[in-house]
Amino acid sequence: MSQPLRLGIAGLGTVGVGVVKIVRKHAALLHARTGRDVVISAVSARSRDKDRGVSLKSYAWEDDPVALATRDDVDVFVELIGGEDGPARDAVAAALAAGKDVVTANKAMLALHGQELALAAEAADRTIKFEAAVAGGIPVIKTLMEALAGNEITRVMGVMNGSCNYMLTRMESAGLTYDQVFAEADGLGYLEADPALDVGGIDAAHKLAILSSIAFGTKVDFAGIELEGIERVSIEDIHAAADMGYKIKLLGVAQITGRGLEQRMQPCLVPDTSPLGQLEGGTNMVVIEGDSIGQVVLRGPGAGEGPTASAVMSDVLDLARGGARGPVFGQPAKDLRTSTPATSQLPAPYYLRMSLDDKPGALAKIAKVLGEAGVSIDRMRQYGHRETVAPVLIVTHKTTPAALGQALSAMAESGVMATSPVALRIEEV
Ligand SMILES: NC(=O)C1=CN([C@@H]2O[C@H](COP(=O)(O)OP(=O)(O)OC[C@H]3O[C@@H](n4cnc5c(N)ncnc54)[C@H](OP(=O)(O)O)[C@@H]3O)[C@@H](O)[C@H]2O)C=CC1
Ligand SMILES: N[C@@H](CCO)C(=O)O
Repeated sequence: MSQPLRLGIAGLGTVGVGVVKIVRKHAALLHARTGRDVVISAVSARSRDKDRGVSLKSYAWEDDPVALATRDDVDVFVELIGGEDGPARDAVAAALAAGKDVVTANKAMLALHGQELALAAEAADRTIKFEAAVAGGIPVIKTLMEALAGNEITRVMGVMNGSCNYMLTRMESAGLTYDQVFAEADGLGYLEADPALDVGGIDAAHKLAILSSIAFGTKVDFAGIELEGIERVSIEDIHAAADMGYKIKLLGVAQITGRGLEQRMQPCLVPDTSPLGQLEGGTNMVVIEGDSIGQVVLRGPGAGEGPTASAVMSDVLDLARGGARGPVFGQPAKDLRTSTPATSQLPAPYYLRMSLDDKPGALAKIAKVLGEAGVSIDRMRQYGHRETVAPVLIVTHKTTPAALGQALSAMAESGVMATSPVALRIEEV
């Protein structure tokens, strides 16, 4: 009879407790699917006495996750503490050095230290598996690494932070301001302890950096991401974008261009009829494009106890079945290329919202400024005047960020702008 696969779980919060519950509830199913028992030997968290709603009595307890990671009765170290450094990283490094495989949901750690940890894992002939780290319950890592392995990946994009998508869709459906929705999301416990991780786009950018590495065979390069959060998205822009047939999403896009690896995480407009445009609430969506497959759209829960634990268990089961100890990012870490970061110079259409002084020739001046910068207008709408100000929306034809920047600078000098214009990229999806 096969030996059981013995887990050591560090971190018993939302995800850790979810994993314990699945191991307990589905013991027979897990055995049937892997041919061996999957058991928990030991656990670790900060507070031993906390009621976590699940019995932990039958597991050994370690205060120190490093001690847990190196126990003789642990085959797989499951890291569910979080944080890019500190106990999570120390314990993962210790587990690998002690010859254990690692399963983690920690996107921050992988985005910042993935290359170094992958090298350590592969030198020790072990692996790190991380299905839960990107888009929670959506099986995007396995899809990229396994199901689409025969494709040259041309673009990966998606909405990968549920809290931001909740906030943006809630602003639109309830007509609330950014500040009102932020307070609501915070009150509901939807935001990370440091909300900047969510609204600043950092959490989503961690996920994009991991996907890029797998998709393009490059070292994880979080620093190379052009990053902007949702803080400056206003209810006025949400309404105006809707009027022009778009939704605003915190969209991550990664693609190889002639200038290098372009990675962006920023608020973008997408057509409201597209799958990304129709994504509501806290749900995530990842779109993968490959030369043979065309486009694949994955949609599902990006967070929460059950969905995230489900993804962690898929990695545990791979290890229980054996033979799943491939390179961490799909290619040996020593062979991953160092990418040249490319800023988004590829032409794209843009949305411009501006308030013009309501005087003769104001609109003509703006049209002239755009024309002189080589920016062509696709659609335009002027709304009823508000006192002495005329609200104007413009959708441009494809233009480069450089040409748009030139036009925006000239607008600032035009003497007809009542307020600074808002410019947002429109992503073709
Ligand atoms: N929550 C989610 O929906 C998702 C989470 N993730 C990732 O999963 C990981 C875990 O997230 P989540 O469960 O939400 O986090 P929680 O904050 O709910 O839980 C963290 C756990 O780590 C424990 N912990 C903290 N510091 C230490 C330490 N020094 N030693 C031992 N244990 C420690 C805490 O102990 P105590 O309980 O005693 O305080 C707690 O049990 C993170 O990397 C997160 O980014 C990924 C996708 C979705
Ligand atoms: N704060 C994250 C949790 C899952 O990574 C989100 O809202 O998507």
